[in-house]
Amino acid sequence: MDQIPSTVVYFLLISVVIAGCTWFFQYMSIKRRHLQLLGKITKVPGLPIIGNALSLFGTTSEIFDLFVKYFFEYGPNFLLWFGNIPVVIIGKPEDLERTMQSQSCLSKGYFYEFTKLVVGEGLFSAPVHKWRKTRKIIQPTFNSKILNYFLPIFAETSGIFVNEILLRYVNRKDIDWFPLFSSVHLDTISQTAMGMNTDAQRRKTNFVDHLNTALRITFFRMTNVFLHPDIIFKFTRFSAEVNTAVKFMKKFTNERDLENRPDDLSFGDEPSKRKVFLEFLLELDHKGNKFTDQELIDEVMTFFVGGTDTSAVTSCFFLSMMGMHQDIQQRVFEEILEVIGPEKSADVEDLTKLQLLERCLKETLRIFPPAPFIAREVKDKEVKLTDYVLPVGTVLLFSIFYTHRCPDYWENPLKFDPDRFLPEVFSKKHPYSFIPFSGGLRNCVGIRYSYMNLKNLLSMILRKYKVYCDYKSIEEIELENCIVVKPIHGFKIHFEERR
Ligand code: HEM
Repeated sequence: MDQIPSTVVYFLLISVVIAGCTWFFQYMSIKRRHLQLLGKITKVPGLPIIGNALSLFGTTSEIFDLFVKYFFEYGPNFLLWFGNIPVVIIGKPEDLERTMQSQSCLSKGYFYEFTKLVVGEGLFSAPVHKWRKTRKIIQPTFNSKILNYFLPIFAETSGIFVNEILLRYVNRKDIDWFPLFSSVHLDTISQTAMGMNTDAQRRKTNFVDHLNTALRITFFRMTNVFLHPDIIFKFTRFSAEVNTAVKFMKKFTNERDLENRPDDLSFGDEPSKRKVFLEFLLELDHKGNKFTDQELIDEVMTFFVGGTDTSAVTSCFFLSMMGMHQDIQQRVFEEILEVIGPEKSADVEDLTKLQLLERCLKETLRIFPPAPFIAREVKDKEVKLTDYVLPVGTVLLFSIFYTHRCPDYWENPLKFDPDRFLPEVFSKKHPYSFIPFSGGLRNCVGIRYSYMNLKNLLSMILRKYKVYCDYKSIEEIELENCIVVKPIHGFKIHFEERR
């Protein structure tokens, strides 16, 4: 074999050295810029190299408590280091608005990679280029015309809950209500998303248990740096558990419906012709926006995961607040009787008129936001906040929980006071001081769906039952975060039938 001429070897060597130096100087200049910009933010003390990663090692309730402690010690905004990843926690409404509205902060970033095991690349975890396309298609399917079609489904699934499930357990104090509420919301979502009658309330399906396992492990992995590399995670028992849970859930959202894509779907105006999200998506598909089967499964899984537990904890916290504040419960009950009456199903207009109930729901979502922290990553361009600039590559953690409970933004924050949401009072607040559904460009698509569904279910419950809560104050309710926030010792509510 001919020898390679030495000039070529020198040339290659010099090229490698130049490329290496260029990379190193670029890296150092980014690092310098990072340190220069992030140096202005209050920093939680940590260890060299690993930063604050170790202090986040613990149970879900320990991590939650630690975060809450940090917020009140270092907030509203502060900096943590996860190894060499800078994480800026944002709780100031003005800065939440700037970041949530910024085109540079649309990426969910590093931590959401772990959720892809559960929801694939559905809207929730999709990379920005895919998200833009999908959101444009999905957003219109949550319009009021389509939501009005769903009202009979809301009434049907809520009816089963009120007339069968609650009746079965009335006066019982030993019931864990959370899975029962998850089941009613699972039934509602599976019917509105896929037209599939899961009948989870009557038949025990394991979907709710698997969903909770998947969420618990995903959150644990997010906060545990040692479990981040796939190569380590795969060899833990968590990997096997989460895989079993996801396999079950995917089977549940089975290809059955997707395989039978109808040839012709047209928007019918008759309310009697029920349609479901999947049909609306398939219809768009027919209009040239192609979804693959996998993409459709991911979107439907996203609705299940995004809508079931969030709605279940909101229902339970709302009823806890009603149980704790009997005088307010009485006023809400009177409003329901006046607007809907004792028997009939609510129509859209009725639901709009339930103003006190809606304010109580908002006050519940303020004190107990189901998603207490959500994350983003600064991409492409630096972002200017009120007091400093965030460099590209910074991970952002929006602390909805802290903002909702901070006395700087909400006077006497642990007092349940629905009048905070009277239009004349709320209009004086910064709009980003109340963001249970996130805010800005990448907020929750299910806001109107949720208010409609929850108002319907909760009005049907309170019309027939009086609810009590064994917690005497909000301070008494210790919380943990498993992606959604829950009380460590359960919801201590019980019901009595109204005569
Ligand atoms: C009380 C009920 C609910 C609450 C509090 C809630 C809250 C949220 C929050 C905070 C986010 C942002 C998550 C993040 O950025 O990491 C979100 C996103 C999302 N939610 Fe909800 N949600 C609720 C119900 C629902 C329902 C019923 C559905 C569907 C039927 C739904 C579908 C979604 C989807 C698809 C996203 C991702 C949006 C995107 O990235 O464009 N949510 N939700």
